[in-house]
Amino acid sequence: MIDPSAPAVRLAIFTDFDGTLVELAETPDAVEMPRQLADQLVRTAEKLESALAIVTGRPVEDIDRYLDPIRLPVAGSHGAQRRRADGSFEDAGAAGIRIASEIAQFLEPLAMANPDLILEPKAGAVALHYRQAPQLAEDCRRAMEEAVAAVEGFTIVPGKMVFEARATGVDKGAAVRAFMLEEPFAGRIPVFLGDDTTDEDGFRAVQELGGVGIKLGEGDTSARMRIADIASVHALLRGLADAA
Ligand SMILES: O=P(O)(O)OC[C@H]1O[C@H](O[C@H]2O[C@H](CO)[C@@H](O)[C@H](O)[C@H]2O)[C@H](O)[C@@H](O)[C@@H]1O
Repeated sequence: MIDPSAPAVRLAIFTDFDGTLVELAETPDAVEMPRQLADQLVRTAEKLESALAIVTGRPVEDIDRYLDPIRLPVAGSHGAQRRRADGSFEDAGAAGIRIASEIAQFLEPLAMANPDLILEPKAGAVALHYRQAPQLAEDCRRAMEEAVAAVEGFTIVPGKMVFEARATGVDKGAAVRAFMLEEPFAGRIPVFLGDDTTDEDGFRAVQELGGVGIKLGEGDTSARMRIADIASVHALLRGLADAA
């Protein structure tokens, strides 16, 4: 029997951005952010006493641009940057920024020679997109491997029609763990929503902390739960706000 006097479960929500909150687009800049989604995120965050963070491969400034003027806690560049709930900011560090920029320089000739490739330098990470030139996937992988081999302490992360490089040990799981040590996340049950291989670190982290990972769509995953599509993610965010 449900005990109506039992304390409510207090959740902390961590969500990926591309492919989870918003539909994928042909290029990183072509993503559409519906106004009602931004409003819903604010409402859910308010109901959860601000325990809602975006954990993404994008730089923090991209998320701010899409959500403007809303400023949520965000882990960006796969966790290389982090804005806490109190607004304070941890950047990628001088070494991470320098090495990511060296990798981007190494990849530049390939991107220049193939205008359908998109080179996306970020603070502490680099992405080389081949969505518009899938036939160049292998060339991108090889170039990224060479670039990463030429520097110290960076790892390749394959994503959706993209190869990315980020500092070894910097990942979405580490970002979630850092948030969970701080207010307003500490002491809550963490939930991580994501669709991609880079979200697996987030799923594992929340599950080790007693929470649950929720994988959007098909594919192998360590997440204990699945959700069908982006519309269902939006419905879940609405439902969480209503229930809180
Ligand atoms: O961790 P996420 O929030 O899922 O971000 C992962 C990467 O997303 C972006 O690239 C992806 O989305 C683009 C727009 O839909 C798409 O064109 C591209 O093919 C996808 O790989 C972003 O550009 C990257 O920086 C993120 O790391």
